[in-house]
Amino acid sequence: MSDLQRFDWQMEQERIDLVVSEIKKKENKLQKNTGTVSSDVIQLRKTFWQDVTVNLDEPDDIIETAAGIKQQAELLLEREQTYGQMNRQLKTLTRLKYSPYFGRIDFLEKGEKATDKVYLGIASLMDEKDENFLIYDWRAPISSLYYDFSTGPAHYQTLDGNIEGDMKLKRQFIIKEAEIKGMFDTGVTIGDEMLQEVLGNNASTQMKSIVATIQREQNQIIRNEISKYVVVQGAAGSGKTSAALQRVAYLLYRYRNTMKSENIMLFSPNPLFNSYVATVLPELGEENMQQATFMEYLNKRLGDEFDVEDSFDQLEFLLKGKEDEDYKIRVGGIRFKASLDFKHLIDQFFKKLSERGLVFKDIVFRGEILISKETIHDYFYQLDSSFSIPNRIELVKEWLLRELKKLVRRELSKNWVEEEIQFLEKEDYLEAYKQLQQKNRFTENTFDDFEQEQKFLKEMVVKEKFKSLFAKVKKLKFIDLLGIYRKLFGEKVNQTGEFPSNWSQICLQTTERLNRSVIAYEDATPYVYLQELIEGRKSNTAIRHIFIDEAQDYSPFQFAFIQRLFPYSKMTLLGDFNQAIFSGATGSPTVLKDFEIKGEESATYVLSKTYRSTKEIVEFTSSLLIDGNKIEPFNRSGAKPTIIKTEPALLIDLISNKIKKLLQKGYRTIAVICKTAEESKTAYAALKNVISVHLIEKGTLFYERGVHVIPSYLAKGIEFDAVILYDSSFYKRETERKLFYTVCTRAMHELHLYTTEGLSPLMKTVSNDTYLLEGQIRAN
Ligand SMILES: Nc1ncnc2c1ncn2[C@@H]1O[C@H](COP(=O)(O)OP(=O)(O)OP(=O)(O)O)[C@@H](O)[C@H]1O
Repeated sequence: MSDLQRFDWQMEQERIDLVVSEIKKKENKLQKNTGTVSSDVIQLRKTFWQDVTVNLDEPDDIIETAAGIKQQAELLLEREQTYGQMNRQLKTLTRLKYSPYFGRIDFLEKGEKATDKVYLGIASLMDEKDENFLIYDWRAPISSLYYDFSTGPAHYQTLDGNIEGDMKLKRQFIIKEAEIKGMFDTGVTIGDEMLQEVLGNNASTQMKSIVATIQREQNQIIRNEISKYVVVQGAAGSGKTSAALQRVAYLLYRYRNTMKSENIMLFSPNPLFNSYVATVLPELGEENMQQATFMEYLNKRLGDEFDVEDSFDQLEFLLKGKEDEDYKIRVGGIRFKASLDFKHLIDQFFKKLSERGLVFKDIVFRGEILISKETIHDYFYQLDSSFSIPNRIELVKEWLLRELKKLVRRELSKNWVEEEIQFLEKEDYLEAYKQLQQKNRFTENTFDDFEQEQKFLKEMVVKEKFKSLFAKVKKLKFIDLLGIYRKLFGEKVNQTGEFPSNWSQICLQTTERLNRSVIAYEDATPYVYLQELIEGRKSNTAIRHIFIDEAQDYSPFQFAFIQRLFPYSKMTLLGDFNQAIFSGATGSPTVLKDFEIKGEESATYVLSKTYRSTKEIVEFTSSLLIDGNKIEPFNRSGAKPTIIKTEPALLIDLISNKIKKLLQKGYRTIAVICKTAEESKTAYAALKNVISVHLIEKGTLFYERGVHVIPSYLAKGIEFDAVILYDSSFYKRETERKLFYTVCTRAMHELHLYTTEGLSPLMKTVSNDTYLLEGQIRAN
């Protein structure tokens, strides 16, 4: 280090000390205020009912009481929210105290004489007098200079326009416990040294924020404010998920007065992924957005009447199934049902339902048909056909509820009611007595009293029995949706549009499944879509921004459905066509490749630089792809991937020995990736006798550090220090290439492929100098 550098270092450390002392002051002040607000909350909760006057005598009193309660509840809510906000601020200050900032830029604005020194951190901090920024939030307009430019001419956008100037210095810091551990003056990209440091660390079971090292091309995605659709095609490990999460933080900052975390939703690939990304936003001082898998969303609408297959079950079938005639028909069906042609078919079918074709269910009570499906059908079709189907359904619902009320009265005189009364509990009688007393329906006449009581009990019994019927009608369960959906595959289709050549076989296979009340994954979205058309559910207007991660796994049909559900949302779609494991297995269209977002403002970004894996691993994995040479590795070196040929009998021993060595090297997350769930169970059962391992299944919500056995498709989006492929010879078919690529790209530092049947044929594209072959080991 030169004298000048040493001087600079010292000056910067002094500034940090100053900033930290300011943080401490603010922290103390805030702690005191938090204490006051906290006692306010406790006090308000304690005295809630003392502070409102409850008077229910007259209607006016009731209104006044309700207003009083509302006012009191609002006061409490406001205090609770302030408390929550202060707590978040305290946490942010604690983080700033540890590492106040990560970057500095010196910027001379055109026409100005003094150069501004801008220090960037995860949040802004003002000086004592609240006059100058000691730290700028990384999301502030001026901070974009840091991500977008090297020293020299630079500019940034503000609400008032473009600000031009000259960037005199760009400096990066690694600060831990308020001490500078590293300091670099950098060039165009955000310094290699800093990235080397970050990427060389061990993988974590939770994703980290990348604000200190966001790259220019990632920054474009994060700060895009104008496009309705932002589409990102990015190589494995190129930072798509990272960019998505920092973008959420950016939007929450940029629109802090109008957008809250509950207005943003992320569709994620599996429940495990939810917990993997859960810490990033809190680390940045923001609350997490809403998160769901698409399947969870569909399941809410499908209810529990059916046996619904999820995407993982479907993939298990595709990976394990023998490629016989049935398999081919199913694959054809999956492909067609993913397309917009199938959506078009449903739209045409739906139009015709306006005139005829809706199917209803009988309303049955105690084995007797109260209102037949034919009656409901006739009622529906005699309604004015200029009304939309959902509006007519609403009218049918109201009519049915009226009819049911009449039937309740009719039922009162039936014998079964008398019989049921005999079996009532003592409590029920008591309840009836109390209620009659309240209603003043008892007289002096004991005979009449008995009559009244009997009448009341009968009403009680019948209403109780009818309760579920009323509820079902309100939920529109009188529509036979399965029957209607099945018609799509039963009638001779004479619609326009492209149909697969084996459509009639697809129809037979689908009908057979529907007859068993099984809804396959490929039918789930079309089914719910048809349901939405018929029932006319309201679209979701609370969500203002949707993020779809692993977008390559969504079909054009699914995406069109999401657009319909969230018509006012902006959307960010992130994916990698090379990791399209679902469509890869069937040749189905995907939203990322086969869907054009038309007529809407959209921006497409391509990320070809990858950060997760070492250069050696990227060289190996990218040659698994037909056009993999566009992937550019970050220059971080490590060992070449190894391929270990062995006999099945030796597999477990070899793998457990390798794991022990990896653990000794200090790796903390190690994955043994298997192709299917079944193979994972077998591997887990054998390995657990030798070493400590965990099995990850589709319902797993969290994972800890350690060794995990995991099926291929659940490892999506996640990364590990070292990856072991349980048996790479199981990846044989061309349709499994993308899956093979996806699992290998999960490794950050080491990748080891075991094989019991020689090299996978998919490795024909891989040059043998990208890996080390570890000898032929024979069983004794
Ligand atoms: N600018 C960056 N600075 C530091 N680390 C980064 C940066 N961009 C990405 N990374 C790191 O690279 C790894 C991969 O990032 P991420 O998971 O976001 O990529 P991805 O494109 O979503 O990957 P995949 O599609 O393979 O799941 C993570 O460890 C992430 O922290």
